[in-house]
Amino acid sequence: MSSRNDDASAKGAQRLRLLFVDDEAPIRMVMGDELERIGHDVTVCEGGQEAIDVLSDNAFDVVITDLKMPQVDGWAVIDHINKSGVETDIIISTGHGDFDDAIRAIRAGAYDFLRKPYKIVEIANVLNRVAAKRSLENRAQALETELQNVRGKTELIGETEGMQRVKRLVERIAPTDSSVLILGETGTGKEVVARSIHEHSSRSKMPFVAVNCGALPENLVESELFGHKKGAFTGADTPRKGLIEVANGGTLFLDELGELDKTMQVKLLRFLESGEVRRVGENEPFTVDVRVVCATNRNLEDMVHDGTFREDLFFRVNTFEIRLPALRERKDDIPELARFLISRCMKRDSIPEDILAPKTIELLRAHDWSGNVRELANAVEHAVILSNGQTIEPGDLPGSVSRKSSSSSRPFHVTNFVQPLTLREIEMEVILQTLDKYNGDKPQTAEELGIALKTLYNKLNQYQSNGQSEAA
Ligand SMILES: Nc1ncnc2c1ncn2[C@@H]1O[C@H](COP(=O)(O)OP(=O)(O)OP(=O)(O)O)[C@@H](O)[C@H]1O
Repeated sequence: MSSRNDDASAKGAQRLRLLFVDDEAPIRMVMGDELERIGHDVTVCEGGQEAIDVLSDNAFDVVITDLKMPQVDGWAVIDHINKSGVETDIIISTGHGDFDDAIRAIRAGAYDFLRKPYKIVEIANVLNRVAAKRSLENRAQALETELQNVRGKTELIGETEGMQRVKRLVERIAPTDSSVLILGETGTGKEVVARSIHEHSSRSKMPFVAVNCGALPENLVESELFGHKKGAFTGADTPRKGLIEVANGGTLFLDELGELDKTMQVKLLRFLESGEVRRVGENEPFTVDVRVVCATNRNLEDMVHDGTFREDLFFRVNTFEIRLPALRERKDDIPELARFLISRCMKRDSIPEDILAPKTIELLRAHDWSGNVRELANAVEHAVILSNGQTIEPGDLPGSVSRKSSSSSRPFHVTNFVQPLTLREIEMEVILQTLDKYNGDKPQTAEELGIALKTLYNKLNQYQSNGQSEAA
């Protein structure tokens, strides 16, 4: 084995750690030099056994191996890499006419193959593709980590009987590939449950894609979900993958399913039954492997009776049904939930025992929480900012919580609040109080407020994500 390093030719992220394996000395010599010249770190081995030994102690981005070698051949190297589970891409080199071997190697997990005699430009092209793929994988991992930091770990908090039942169901349903329908009022944690199902399933390393059907612009729903080809409609300047395709291998969470119109219901049903996706403007469908979890706060059975929701789709999406209790039905969970939300907001693993004053807990328990856990999360975020990380006193809570009487019975007054509110907080107060008045019914709330239902969904989503990033 010989190892070569040439820092002068380093190309940053494009530089790969390569293991080159070939039993022919002239090829080893030329390729060792050439691969190094194009900017990679190269280690050269003359046979399969030597390569396996080197791989046991060193990490490589790519192994380029000849297949036919005396004693231990390239197949044994591929086998070793697959079994050891290292993240090394394999490129094999084959002789002329060994096309079947190339196919077999690709099936065994090789990234690509090169046919001897190959030109350095061919190998450079393959390596550039590997480098681009690796950099994308790194970016995806970095984004995932960043997202986890912003969103926090998915934890389903609650020990009351209702929540224990939900957790048991999640554990039982998660490993299956069945569709799940999650029901519950707004803010009860339907998305948290969907994420837990995904994280407890064998798809957990693949994407979890959440789509709020209520917030999608009507004319773009199909292209958002199924993608489109370039030029499919005005504004489609580039081809685009749909969210179903993005979720391939993972889980698609369709929130507010009841908001899909009848045309989209048909298209969704077709996809659920065939597993096939056809981008807008394209003729040929293709197959994807996606588990679908849906949620709604509407009564889909009533909608089926009214004729606004397809019965066949209803049966297709609710193989399993999980009903989430409203927060007011599980008030014993409030102290623990509040503590969890405070630590999430303060980005701390542990928080002082007395972070909530006894009077504050009393007020939290007394409130009606029409916006459920989302409303609680926002209330504690508000309180954490005002209390400056010290014990949260009743005066730190938003006025709608610290005032004892039911907010739905009184009109909204800015002067009811202990602290001055921002315009966004005032808007949210009005929305929450109106939701309260209509027991969480969003269509009625939107009507009373004189805004489109989609605008209401968008404002609630914005409220949640702003709250979290502000707190961060
Ligand atoms: N059991 C729970 N444990 C921890 N956090 C929770 C729980 N339930 C809800 N949350 C938090 O409450 C907020 C709202 O939850 P989520 O978005 O899942 O509600 P939802 O039912 O999907 O709402 P909507 O119907 O409006 O889409 C999020 O910040 C979430 O992290």
